[in-house]
Amino acid sequence: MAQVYERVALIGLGLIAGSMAHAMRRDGLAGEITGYARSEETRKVAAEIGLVDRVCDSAAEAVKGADLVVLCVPVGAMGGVAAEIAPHLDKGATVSDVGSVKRAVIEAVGPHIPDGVHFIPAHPLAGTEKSGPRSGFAELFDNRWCLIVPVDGSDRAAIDRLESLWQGMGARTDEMEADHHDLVLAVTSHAPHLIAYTMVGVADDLGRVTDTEVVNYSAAGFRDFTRIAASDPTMWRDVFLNNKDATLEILGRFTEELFALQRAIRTGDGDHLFDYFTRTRAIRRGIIEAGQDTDAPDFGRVKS
Ligand SMILES: NC(=O)c1ccc[n+]([C@@H]2O[C@H](COP(=O)([O-])OP(=O)(O)OC[C@H]3O[C@@H](n4cnc5c(N)ncnc54)[C@H](O)[C@@H]3O)[C@@H](O)[C@H]2O)c1
Ligand SMILES: O=C(O)C(=O)C[C@]1(C(=O)O)C=C[C@@H](O)C=C1
Repeated sequence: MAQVYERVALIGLGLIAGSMAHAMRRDGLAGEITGYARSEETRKVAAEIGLVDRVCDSAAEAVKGADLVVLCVPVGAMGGVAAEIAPHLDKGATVSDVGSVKRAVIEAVGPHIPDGVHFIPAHPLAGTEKSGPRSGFAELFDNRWCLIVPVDGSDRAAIDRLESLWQGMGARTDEMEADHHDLVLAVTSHAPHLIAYTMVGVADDLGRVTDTEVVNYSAAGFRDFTRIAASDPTMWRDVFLNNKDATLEILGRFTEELFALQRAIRTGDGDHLFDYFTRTRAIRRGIIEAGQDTDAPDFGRVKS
């Protein structure tokens, strides 16, 4: 695929920025990639491994001359970074982000974006439990969705250009309104993470089952929970603090259903359990039939 942007600046050099850098290089999507991270150690590692073409000592320097700036920092840090880079943005440039929450990011970043600069929030639905400059890889976005969340007055040509970049990096793109995005993600990502964190915490607290037993005899489902519960604490603290309403709504419903299942177990209501599990199995089958099971061995990359 041809070059989409001349100069891309990545602010924050962790899993997502690193994967973007690898994917952009794989397909020659950016002329030059600059990068900045707050931590000196991260900048040092990024420079050592050649993660981007130029690691800069300030966010201001990184965004100078960039036609695309992508904020790849924890959700709670987005507003501060936007304020820092605002005076140094070129007219006609696009500022985007990859934050897991959209309404709070739009509210924190939007007011800092100068006239003549496009602001187009985005969220790639792909990740791992790893973080930091060494954790990225080019294939992370292959065949995964990237949701584009245009704000009022977003320029169509600028949106299309950003979508081309994500498609070039292997993703499928779709557009969604910010509040709806936050509700959908509360169901599909944020509440499940909290449940995984809780289950692993319960196992850790249970005096009658030793840590060694948990490690040695963990069944596949629990092992998946531990992978998710190993995710970055800063990132996930910020997700929950910034998607409060939607997450609390979904957790409220979760608690109600959990109580109903708990009651069915206590009262021996096998029909309730059987019907419930039949319904949930259909969801899994729907995901597979829709070709969305990215863990399946034949889930190859579809080039757009
Ligand atoms: N990890 C995932 O699964 C995943 C998936 C999709 C989207 N996201 C979102 O992407 C963003 C980045 O997540 P990640 O997984 O790449 O995290 P990460 O921890 O791997 O990287 C974050 C980077 O941001 C830097 N940073 C933190 N505060 C900063 C600041 N104030 N100024 C400059 N740099 C700063 C850190 O030094 C680090 O380089 C988050 O907003 C997260 O919600 C994460
Ligand atoms: O696979 C994982 O480790 C993830 O948690 C990735 C995951 C998800 O919930 O699917 C996590 C947060 C995001 O914002 C997007 C993707």
